[in-house]
Amino acid sequence: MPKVVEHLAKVNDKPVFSIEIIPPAKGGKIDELLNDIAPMMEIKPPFIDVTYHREEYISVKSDDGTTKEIKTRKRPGTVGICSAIMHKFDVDAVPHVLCGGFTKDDTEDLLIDLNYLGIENVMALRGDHAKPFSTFKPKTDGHAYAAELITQINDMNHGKYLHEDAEYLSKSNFCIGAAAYPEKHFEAESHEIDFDHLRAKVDAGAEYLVTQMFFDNQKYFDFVNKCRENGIQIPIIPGLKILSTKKQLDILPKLFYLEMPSEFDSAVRQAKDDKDARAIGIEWCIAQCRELMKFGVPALHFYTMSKSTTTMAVAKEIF
Ligand SMILES: NC(=O)C1=CN([C@@H]2O[C@H](COP(=O)(O)OP(=O)(O)OC[C@H]3O[C@@H](n4cnc5c(N)ncnc54)[C@H](O)[C@@H]3O)[C@@H](O)[C@H]2O)C=CC1
Ligand SMILES: Nc1nc(=O)c2c([nH]1)NC[C@@H]1CN(c3ccc(C(=O)N[C@@H](CCC(=O)O)C(=O)O)cc3)CN21
Repeated sequence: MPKVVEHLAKVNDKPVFSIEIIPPAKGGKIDELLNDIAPMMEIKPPFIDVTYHREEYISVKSDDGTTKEIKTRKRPGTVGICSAIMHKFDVDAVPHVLCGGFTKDDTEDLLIDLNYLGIENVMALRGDHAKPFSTFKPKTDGHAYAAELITQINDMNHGKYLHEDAEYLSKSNFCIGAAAYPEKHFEAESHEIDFDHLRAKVDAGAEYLVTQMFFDNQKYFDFVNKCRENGIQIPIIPGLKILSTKKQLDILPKLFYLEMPSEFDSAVRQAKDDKDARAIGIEWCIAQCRELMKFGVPALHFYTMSKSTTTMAVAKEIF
């Protein structure tokens, strides 16, 4: 299976179209998911990221009226979905591998499964905090940061497992992606400190980066220039979200700690309804893509939430 970096290396005049999908809510049908994303296959994404959703802790009422805490995973199925899209669409699946909710042994088991499935691309992420908590907490004997996770994956690529280290152990062959923040990760005390942690991920073996979504291209341009000036030369893929409702104007900055450009903010606020807001969001993203292409980005990566319509409205204008 080709590596993401091999797809990116082949880019000459037009960037790669890549997408990120989320598993259906628990109990959802695989055929519905495949039908939902099928229209985007027209643009032939060479790889598709499949997010991993960590466990959450909720209280449920028992019959006797008492409540108890249960652990549940609202969107399970990442590995199965990877296998399904590989076979259905002949596309490379890039599963997200998280620190959150995993011990190092859990991670090793997952990597072995992915390896046996012939999956050779992973996106190594710390992951968000588990609901209802407000801060990220690693599992006991789990990784606290993505750089540690990347080291474990890179070790397995060199035949080094957690408890065994012998010649006969097969080497995995994962191409490792990692996350990056043009507008700084909200927990980092400063851009400089965040940048040091980013460098640690690259030094640990990350071969390409995917950015947090942004709506102001200048944030991305400044970030890439800073990376190049500081010796980070690996591909940096811009992550794009197409705004599709008025409420997202306030939710997205709050959720992902990003700034909405004032011109975009006022245009969406004046939209008469979500349909209008969506049209503005599509136009804004098309303009972003055109400017990013001129800058020479290797790919345009869309956070689709497994919905095709808005992504296709942009992709048809761009690819
Ligand atoms: N494509 C995607 O799905 C993307 C997902 N994300 C999300 O962003 C969040 C963070 O993910 P990652 O960047 O992988 O996490 P990370 O572990 O690289 O960084 C998380 C935070 O911890 C800090 N940090 C890193 N190493 C540290 C250390 N050794 N000591 C102290 N602080 C350290 C970083 O500066 C950052 O503020 C996750 O929730 C992830 O899901 C972000 C961008 C893209
Ligand atoms: N910290 C963080 N966690 C993530 O899971 C994550 C990132 N960053 N950045 C990259 C992608 C983008 N992700 C997402 C997740 C949700 C929406 C989203 O639009 N959700 C709702 C709006 C918010 C809400 O109502 O909860 C939607 O309208 O679909 C978009 C991108 C997931 N990924």
